[in-house]
Amino acid sequence: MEPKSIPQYLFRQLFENESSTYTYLLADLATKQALIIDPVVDTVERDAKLIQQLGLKLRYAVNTHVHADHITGSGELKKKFPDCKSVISNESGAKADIYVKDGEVIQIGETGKTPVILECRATPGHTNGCMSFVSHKNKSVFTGDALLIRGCGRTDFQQGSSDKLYTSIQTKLFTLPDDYRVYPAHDYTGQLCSSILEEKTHNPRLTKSRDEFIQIMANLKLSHPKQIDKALPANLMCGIQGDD
Ligand SMILES: N[C@@H](CCC(=O)N[C@@H](CSS)C(=O)NCC(=O)O)C(=O)O
Ligand SMILES: [Fe+2]
Repeated sequence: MEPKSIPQYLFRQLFENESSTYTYLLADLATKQALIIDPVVDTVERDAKLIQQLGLKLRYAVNTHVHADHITGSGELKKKFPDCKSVISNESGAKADIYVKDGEVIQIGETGKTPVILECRATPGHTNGCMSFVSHKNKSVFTGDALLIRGCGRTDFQQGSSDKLYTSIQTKLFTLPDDYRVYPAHDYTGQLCSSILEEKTHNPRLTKSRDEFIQIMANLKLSHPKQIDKALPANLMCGIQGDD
């Protein structure tokens, strides 16, 4: 009989309805160390309860960028889990405990015992400080608002640049292996994940030339996110608002 394999890794995709945001909880089950990507303040109670029920030790609250459409849950999670450090790109302009640069790694679990490792890949364009996080072991990439399923992040505010975004996606994401799963920060159509091959083949914006992409992005005509006026200042302070 085959020996039973003990699960080493926990992965949960969580959803926040108001801003259609995905939050991701990852944990190394040997040490119970966990990290959360793009938590939302409105769903902190739910996420904290799950982390506590599973007996996880939250080490990092990671933001892919300064979000414009919701307030990050990082600040509230830090209050509930005092060992938790907030993490964001050094280019973001936001306050955090740890700043990461392109090429650095975030690790939970013990070195030498198959820890969970995220490689940081700078993917500017939606904002200057957008960072994607690659888990090579799990063949996954968390793309924030750089690459969405059959779409991409808008580039009309927060120092957005369609030219930079095109370069980021082509050179930092589409160079990953075809079978890597793509987990974005949002989806507005009910889809959960994609793959690098699917997006290289079917993304209606990224299958175009750079010039065509720039034209498409200049003509999206999207209204501003409903929560932008409160989200931006709060997120620059790690989600902690004025009176906290
Ligand atoms: N209606 C939503 C905001 C929708 C939106 O602008 N989404 C952003 C990502 S959040 S900064 C985006 O980049 N969308 C790209 C697209 O093509 O839809 C709200 O009011 O919150
Ligand atoms: Fe965004």
